[in-house]
Amino acid sequence: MDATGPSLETELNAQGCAVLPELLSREACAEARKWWTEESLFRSRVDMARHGFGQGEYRYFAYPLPDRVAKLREQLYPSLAAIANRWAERLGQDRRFPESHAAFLTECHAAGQGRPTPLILRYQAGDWNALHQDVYGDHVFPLQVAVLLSAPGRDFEGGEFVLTEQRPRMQSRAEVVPLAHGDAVVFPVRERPVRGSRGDYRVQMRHGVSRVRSGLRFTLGIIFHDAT
Ligand SMILES: O=C(O)CCC(=O)C(=O)O
Ligand SMILES: [Fe+2]
Repeated sequence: MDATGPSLETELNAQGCAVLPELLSREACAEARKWWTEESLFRSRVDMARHGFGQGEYRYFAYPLPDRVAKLREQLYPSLAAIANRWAERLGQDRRFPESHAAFLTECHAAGQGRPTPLILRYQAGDWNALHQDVYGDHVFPLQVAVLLSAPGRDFEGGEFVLTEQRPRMQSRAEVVPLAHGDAVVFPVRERPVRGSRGDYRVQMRHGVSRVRSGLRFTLGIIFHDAT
């Protein structure tokens, strides 16, 4: 968990994202992939094509979350909250995020956002994830994490994690984030500050996954705000 220490903010690249190498071991990834078929772990399933979200399926965990997921959410949160608070300050927002994830969840739940958002996504050959933002209510924690549970080149081909950035009055820019088995990507949910000649301005971010050309690709998504 060292990669999430105080240096994380300096590791965010020009697109506001960072890779946490091998956040989960091979064994932990294998265990997480097996969750997919344990129906009692999930509160809902989404057929992405039916909603125009791309093609593939994802499943939101129910509370109580599997221990590993709950711990990841709790342990990743504090260093991300420090970044989130600096971003809010730079964007001139009054919002400040508490130090612990439990305290942030209390705020979400009091505002009617009580449904858990961590999820597992599964992509088969031909599947993809349209560019989107994971916003589920007024309370939005500005950073999220996705862990690649499958091995690129062995379990699947294609299926690259893509981030796009929309600067005011400019065309969108895309970045592909290369991930190895067990790596996690930390990325902005909706917007982030960028330094310009006249101070900070706001850029809109979206993320998605390019078409999986063959095989099977699983990801674990850790979103820190809960849903209405
Ligand atoms: O499958 C991926 O890499 C992206 C998953 C995603 O959209 C998310 O975790 O919010
Ligand atoms: Fe997402």
